[in-house]
Amino acid sequence: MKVLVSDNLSELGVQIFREAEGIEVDVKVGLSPDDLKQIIGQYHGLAIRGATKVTADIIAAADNLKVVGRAGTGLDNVDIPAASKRGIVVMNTPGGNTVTTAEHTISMMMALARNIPQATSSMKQGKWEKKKFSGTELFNKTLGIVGLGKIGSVVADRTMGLGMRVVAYDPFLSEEQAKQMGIRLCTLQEVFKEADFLTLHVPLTDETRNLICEKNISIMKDGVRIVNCSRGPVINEDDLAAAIESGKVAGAAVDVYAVEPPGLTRLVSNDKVICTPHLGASTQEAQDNVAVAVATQIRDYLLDGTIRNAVNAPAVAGEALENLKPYLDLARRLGSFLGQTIQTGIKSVEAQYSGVVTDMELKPITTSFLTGLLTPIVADEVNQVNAPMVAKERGILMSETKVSRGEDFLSLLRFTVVTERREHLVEGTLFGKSEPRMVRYGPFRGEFDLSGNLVLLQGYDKPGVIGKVGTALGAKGVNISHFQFARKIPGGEALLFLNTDSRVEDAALDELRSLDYVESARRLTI
Ligand SMILES: NC(=O)C1=CN([C@@H]2O[C@H](COP(=O)(O)OP(=O)(O)OC[C@H]3O[C@@H](n4cnc5c(N)ncnc54)[C@H](O)[C@@H]3O)[C@@H](O)[C@H]2O)C=CC1
Ligand SMILES: O=C(O)CCC(=O)C(=O)O
Repeated sequence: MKVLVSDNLSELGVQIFREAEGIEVDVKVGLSPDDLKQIIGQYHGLAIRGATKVTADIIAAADNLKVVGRAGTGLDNVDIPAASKRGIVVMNTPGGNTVTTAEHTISMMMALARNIPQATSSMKQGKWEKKKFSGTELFNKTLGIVGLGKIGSVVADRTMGLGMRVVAYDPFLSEEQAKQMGIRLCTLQEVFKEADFLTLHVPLTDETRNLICEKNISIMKDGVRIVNCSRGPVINEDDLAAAIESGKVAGAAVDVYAVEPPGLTRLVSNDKVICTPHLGASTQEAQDNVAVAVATQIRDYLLDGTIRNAVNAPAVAGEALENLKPYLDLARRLGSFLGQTIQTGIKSVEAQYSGVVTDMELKPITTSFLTGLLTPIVADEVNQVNAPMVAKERGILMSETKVSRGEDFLSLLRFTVVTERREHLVEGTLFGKSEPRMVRYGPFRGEFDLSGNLVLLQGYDKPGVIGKVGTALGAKGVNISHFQFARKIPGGEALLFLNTDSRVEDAALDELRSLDYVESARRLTI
């Protein structure tokens, strides 16, 4: 597996790739989009920060790419829909730079309140301008926070310690969660009206783009001070510059810009605006945190398929993931079994779960079944990221239910796939903690081991058939490691399920098909 690190990543992260057996890493920082497009086809993993733009164009050229990992939070530099369509997992590292960015925000707010950058610059010109740079206290002032997520809530916590009154707007947060932080949730309008200082901690979305615009500024307090350490386009820079020039806004502290680097824009040039070059996450601690996290996540996904902090795949972490893994494996095997046996278009897939598995997150299990089911059917790679999308594109109706069934198994997974011709049903369970077994295929019940080379024979329960099958395979040098015989009624329809040590070649299959009472013989590999 080859990984490209295309932005400045702390050495601790690069080291994780270097030490991983099975991973080769290249560090190439500052590539132009054309250069990146030329080479991206060789790589399975891409580790970035904010500078690399992973556009649809780059993704179209990324023939082997499986994962893009952002050492940081914001993913507005990655075309996530384009990546998802190609089954590329997109991950970030939430939390790794939260405290650092919150501290930067507070530093910016304090520097803004006390004109520290302007005073520093004046002194370096040999001046002593005490009156000009007189400031304002934070104590007893109202801080309006838009976006009370990880960074917003650390800012809230620290600023309450400074004696500020905090009001916040976050439509995705419950009153209860805000109350636990000791914060009053308000409408956006109320936050704009009440804030002496306003700080933004939202992701860049259609709703947050241009949030700070002429219209919204007009309802703010005269003399409000605005801090932006989120994303540049959340502010309309010209509208803010105009509001500072008119005196409506007393000043702004800006870390992020509509275009980076911004050059000497109207906003950056304004004396009442203090600015930093997207330094919010730039501390040694934060960079080590996010680099180690992203490298570990990319390594684990490439080497054993573990998905953590993905924004376009069901994410399960820690202990929950460990418990879920055997079920993901079981579901994938059941899907793969059916995907190799059905031969007409699929109309619908129904997933039913019973027993202890229902306490777990079921969506990833259903997706894992789909991955197994669709892989033998569609040409492109299908995985946890794009399987639901591929199913939707093919018009497959999906349903997932929990049922209570008085079965003999601790957990039971039942998948029913309806095709144009008929219904296919499989059930599976775990023996012990992690041994996957199919326990039902259509009307046939048994203990079927879905691994390695398999042969599925359907026919009739007649004396001598098993012996003839063994003899025919033995004559071709094929060793049977395990077999299961299942029938509906004595002498009736029967299923012979064989695990073999080696692949059964076409000639041997033809011979099996020619035996009396054998109706069909199919080779599968799982
Ligand atoms: N300047 C820098 O170096 C850094 C900037 N950032 C930026 O800060 C942003 C926030 O980061 P985190 O707090 O870690 O993310 P987060 O996901 O924990 O928090 C974002 C919050 O915004 C809320 N939100 C979403 N849409 C909203 C809307 N329309 N109005 C109000 N609230 C809304 C969400 O509910 C969530 O609570 C990131 O998206 C990133 O763009 C993050 C790290 C460093
Ligand atoms: O990588 C950086 O320096 C910026 C971090 C950032 O903006 C983010 O994590 O969203």
